[in-house]
Amino acid sequence: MIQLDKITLRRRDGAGYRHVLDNLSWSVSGAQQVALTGESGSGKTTLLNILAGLLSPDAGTICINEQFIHTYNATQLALYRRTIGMIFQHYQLLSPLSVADNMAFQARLNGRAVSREDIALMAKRLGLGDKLDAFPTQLSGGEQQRVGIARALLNQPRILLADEPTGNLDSERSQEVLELLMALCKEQQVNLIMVTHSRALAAQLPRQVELRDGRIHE
Ligand SMILES: Nc1ncnc2c1ncn2[C@@H]1O[C@H](COP(=O)(O)OP(=O)(O)OP(=O)(O)O)[C@@H](O)[C@H]1O
Repeated sequence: MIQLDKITLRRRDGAGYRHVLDNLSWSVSGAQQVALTGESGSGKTTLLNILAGLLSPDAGTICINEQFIHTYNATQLALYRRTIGMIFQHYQLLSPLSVADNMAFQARLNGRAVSREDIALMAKRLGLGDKLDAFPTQLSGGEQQRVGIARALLNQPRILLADEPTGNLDSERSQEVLELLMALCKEQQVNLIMVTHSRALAAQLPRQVELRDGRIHE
């Protein structure tokens, strides 16, 4: 469950300040899948960063799965971040590591044991069963993004924040990636918040919201 109450965040804009998020309140129930849309610069990435505990708002309260993260110190935030998965437009895979090691990277960083079987099972589910020993540069964009999904999900997050996860892919690959992402999040009861510029993709998620004038509009 995500509960944001009266979140305000200002950014410097020329000589003054601009409210990127302006008294924003929003709630998302557990395991819901939500598409977050909005014009360029409307604050979508900013909002994801706040949910990820990477950015503190100027005002407002943030309650995520019963944790009031706006009250957390740096150590508590670091622990909180381990429960969050993130997927990016530019996959951010580590090129010297194999696909298998990239997949396990986040979970291992967080001290979670990931067996070869866990990795193989996830790879198979994502159609990457024969790519485990390959390196990121040997993969297509869609395959690299699927490795990014595996990396996030093997860490068993409660919430998955996806920032334009299909932004680099053609429409066929985008559709494939979205279907896998939604199916896996449903199976694992993961809360999915996905930023997208594509109306066609957004329409496939059970809930769509728009960030406009610093607030969420249903
Ligand atoms: N580090 C920063 N310092 C100052 N202003 C920033 C910073 N990061 C973002 N901004 C500003 O905050 C606003 C919101 O940016 P954000 O990246 O959240 O928008 P967005 O909706 O994700 O945009 P896009 O769809 O283009 O990715 C923009 O006006 C941006 O210029």
